[in-house]
Amino acid sequence: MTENALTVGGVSHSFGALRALDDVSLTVPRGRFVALLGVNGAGKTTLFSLITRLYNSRSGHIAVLGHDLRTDPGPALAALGVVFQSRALDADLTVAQNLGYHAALHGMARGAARSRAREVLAAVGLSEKHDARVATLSGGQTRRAEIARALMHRPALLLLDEATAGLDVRARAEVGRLVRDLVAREGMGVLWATHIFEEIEPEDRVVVLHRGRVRAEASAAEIAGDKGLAPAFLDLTGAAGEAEARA
Ligand SMILES: Nc1ncnc2c1ncn2[C@@H]1O[C@H](COP(=O)(O)OP(=O)(O)OP(=O)(O)O)[C@@H](O)[C@H]1O
Repeated sequence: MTENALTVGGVSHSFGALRALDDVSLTVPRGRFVALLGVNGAGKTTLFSLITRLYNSRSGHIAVLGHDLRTDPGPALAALGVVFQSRALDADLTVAQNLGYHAALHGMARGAARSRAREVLAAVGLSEKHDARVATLSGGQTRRAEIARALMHRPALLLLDEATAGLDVRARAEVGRLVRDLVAREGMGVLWATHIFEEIEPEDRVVVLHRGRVRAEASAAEIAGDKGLAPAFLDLTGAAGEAEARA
């Protein structure tokens, strides 16, 4: 079986005259946390929309766990878990009901879904919120519930698009730590889109995306060199990046 949870090769995407992605290639190995680092408008969400097939990629190829999205979409999408920027849970239902609904969409049997729900809620530290209505959760708890939902069907690849948006510094650090623990425990590949340098650890693999192009793909420590990640990022992305960066 392939070692890569995700392979993106030569993918481009345009909105009219705007080239949002230009010949993008990257990989997310299984069991690795990969940060997709880019300022607003870099193309992160567009890339996620192609990987989840919200948009169709007309050039290049995308494979999840070796399954090509175009020719083998069923197994590719089944191996994918997603936490989008926008809220995905039904606030009027309980956490367990939300997880059960997601499991049903993925064809999981009810008994298996119930025990998996307890497992993933324990993994994200939300066991006591099993029967709580989502509307009663804090922002950080809601994010953790969304991550639990995305994990229900045991994805090999987890995509998180600015998963810490709207969270305070402490909750942000907690969510980051949680996802790294899950990588170690469940062995999935993670692609974590962010524009916040502080969310990146030296051992993380980092893909720097700017104006739709990959500017670097290496460990954070390698990219940072002696100068630190933020200055190295500004060198790679130029003055335009400096004006937009919101570290
Ligand atoms: N549906 C769309 N129609 C037209 N242009 C779009 C559309 N979606 C994105 N774009 C443009 O494509 C480029 C990439 O946008 P994208 O949302 O992928 O960036 P991003 O890195 O996710 O930014 P952010 O951090 O703000 O979410 C931007 O210039 C954006 O204005």
